[in-house]
Amino acid sequence: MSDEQTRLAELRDRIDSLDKQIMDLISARAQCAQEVAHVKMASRPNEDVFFYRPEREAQVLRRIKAENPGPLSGEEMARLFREIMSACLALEKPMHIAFLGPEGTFTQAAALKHFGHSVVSIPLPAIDDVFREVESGEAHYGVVPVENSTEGMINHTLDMFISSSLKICGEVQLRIHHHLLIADGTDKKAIKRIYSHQQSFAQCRKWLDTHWHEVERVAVSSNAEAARRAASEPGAAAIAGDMAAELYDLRKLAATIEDRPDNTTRFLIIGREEVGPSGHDKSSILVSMRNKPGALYELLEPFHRHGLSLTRLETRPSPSGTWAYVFYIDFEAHADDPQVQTVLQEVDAEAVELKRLGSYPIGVL
Ligand SMILES: O=C(O)C(=O)C[C@]1(C(=O)O)C=C[C@@H](O)C=C1
Repeated sequence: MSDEQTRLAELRDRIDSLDKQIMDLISARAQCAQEVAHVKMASRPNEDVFFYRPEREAQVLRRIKAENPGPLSGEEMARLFREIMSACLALEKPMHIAFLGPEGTFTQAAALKHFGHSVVSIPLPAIDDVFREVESGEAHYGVVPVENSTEGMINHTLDMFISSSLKICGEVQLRIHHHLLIADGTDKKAIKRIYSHQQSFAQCRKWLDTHWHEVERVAVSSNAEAARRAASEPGAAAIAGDMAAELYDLRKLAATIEDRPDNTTRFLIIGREEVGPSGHDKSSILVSMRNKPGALYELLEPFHRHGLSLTRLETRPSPSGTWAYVFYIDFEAHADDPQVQTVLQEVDAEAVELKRLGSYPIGVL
């Protein structure tokens, strides 16, 4: 054996022995999670048991990132633990996660980033369907897009909260990279039509105007649907992401074509229960105020006075005559925080209606 071969054999022996230790430790961790499930069930025999604990998961992932010794990055290490926890949770109870489908959408990528891969994922055709599936108990949680850094709010999601009883249990952000995709047999010069979701067209507008201004753009219901068409229709291309490209076996004619390199979409996790404090949380509320001078000032002033940081303020038209304006507000704090309770009491006193949409951990991954 050469020196190199001897050294490689030694290192590989060490890796084998470390793998065995990692496997034993992961198994011990999984047994602990099973015991946690028994404790949860014993303490709530006749009630809904909430196996998934978003606040605990956020704490675990934050600790992993903070204590990670390297050389792997904190993000990479947290991703590995994300999958370990996902598998442990599936032992306790397999989670059914509804998302805005079909298979291959960015929402599915966001769902897997947030929950890990050990979940049963349920693709649904519309945002309303995701809400309904969770409300009816068919799915434990749902994932819907709420905001894109280039294109702004997804108003349909915001409006759903006006009538829904669901709570926001979490958030996850995803960097969105779009590609121009074609089937293997498609010739670049033969492209007559580009399919995509209208949001994706908007996120790649400048690039398309520069490179493909003469080609017809056809908006369809999702990027995954665009990819499906590009895979089967001669002369068609699609703008979609990696998951859709893989699913439909398409090749990238041009990669990362979004106009803004920081193009990011924020998704919400919706569920039926409230989430406890994780130590680094956000809360969302919907407020309707009377249409009078100074209404917005009155609404925001208590947040300022109590030092609560607002991260979002959106105005939506009222669905009925009784609500003149509906404000959707995100702020950094948990509803259990006594200061938040004071602020919300003050807001409630001035508002026509105040709806608490939930407190949840600020996205970790
Ligand atoms: O701590 C719990 O409540 C657990 O169920 C354990 C565990 C984990 O694997 O760490 C698993 C699922 C929960 O979502 C949170 C954490």
